[in-house]
Amino acid sequence: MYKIVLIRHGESTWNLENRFTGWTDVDLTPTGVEQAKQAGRLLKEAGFDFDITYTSMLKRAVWTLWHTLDQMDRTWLPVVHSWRLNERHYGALQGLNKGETAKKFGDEQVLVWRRSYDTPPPALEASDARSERSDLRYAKMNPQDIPLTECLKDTVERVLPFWNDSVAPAIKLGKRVVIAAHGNSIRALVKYLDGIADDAIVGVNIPNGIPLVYELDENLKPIKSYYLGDAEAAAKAAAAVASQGKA
Ligand SMILES: O=C(O)[C@@H](CO)OP(=O)(O)O
Repeated sequence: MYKIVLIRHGESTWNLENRFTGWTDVDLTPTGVEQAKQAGRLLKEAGFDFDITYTSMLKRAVWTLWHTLDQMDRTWLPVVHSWRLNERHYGALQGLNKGETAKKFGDEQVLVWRRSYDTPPPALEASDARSERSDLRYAKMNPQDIPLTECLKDTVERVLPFWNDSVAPAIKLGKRVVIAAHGNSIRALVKYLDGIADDAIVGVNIPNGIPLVYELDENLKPIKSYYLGDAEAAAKAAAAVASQGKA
C-alpha cells in the first residue's frame, strides 16, 4: 500500500479578495501561511514523512510546500516544479471578483465557468497584459502551449502526463510523495484517481491548506482517501469554497 498527500495552497490574497486567480502569481495571506504551517504540524504528528515533493510554478503553492516542510524539518527535500500542476487558467476572468461576476452574469453561469468539466471561461487575448506568454518562468514552453483559458478537462489533460511520467513512477519506486498544488489541479487529480464522472466533479471542492491523504493499492488505485485532522472542519471549508461564486 502506498500513501500520498495532496495539499491545496493556504489562503491567498486573491482568495481573501474573492478574485478569480488562475495563473496569476499571488502571495499567501498570513492566514494562508498559518494554514500551511498547521498542515506541516498535522503531518508530523500523524507520522508522515516524504522523500520527494512536487509543486507548481506559482508562489502560493511553493510557499505552502515550504512552510509545511519547515514544520517537519524537511526543507532540504528535493522539490520538483511543474507548470502542469499550476491552477487551471481562468482566462479573461483572472482578476475579476467572483461575487461581482455572479451579479453581472448570474450564479448559474459562474458555476458553469468555475466547476463544469468542459466549458472554459472566455479566453484572454494573447496580447492582454494579464497573459503569461511573456513570463520568463515559462520561457522553456512553446508559447502556444501557455493557455489563454482552460476548462477542467484541459487541466486534466495537462496534469495527467505529469502524474504518469513523474509522480506515479516515483510512488512505485517506493518514494513517499507530497504534492502542493491548487484547487483545480487537485480536482483534476482527484477526478482521475477516484474515477469521478464528468458531471459529478461539479460538486467537488478542495479546501485551502488541509492535507488530503490517498492510500493507493499496488496499481495506484485508491483504497481510501481522507482529510487529515478535523473532518467536519474540512467539509465546512470545502462548502465555503463552493459558495465563493455566488452573488
Ligand atoms: O480563482 C481560482 O483560481 C480558483 C482557486 O482559487 O478558484 P475557483 O475555486 O473559483 O475555481
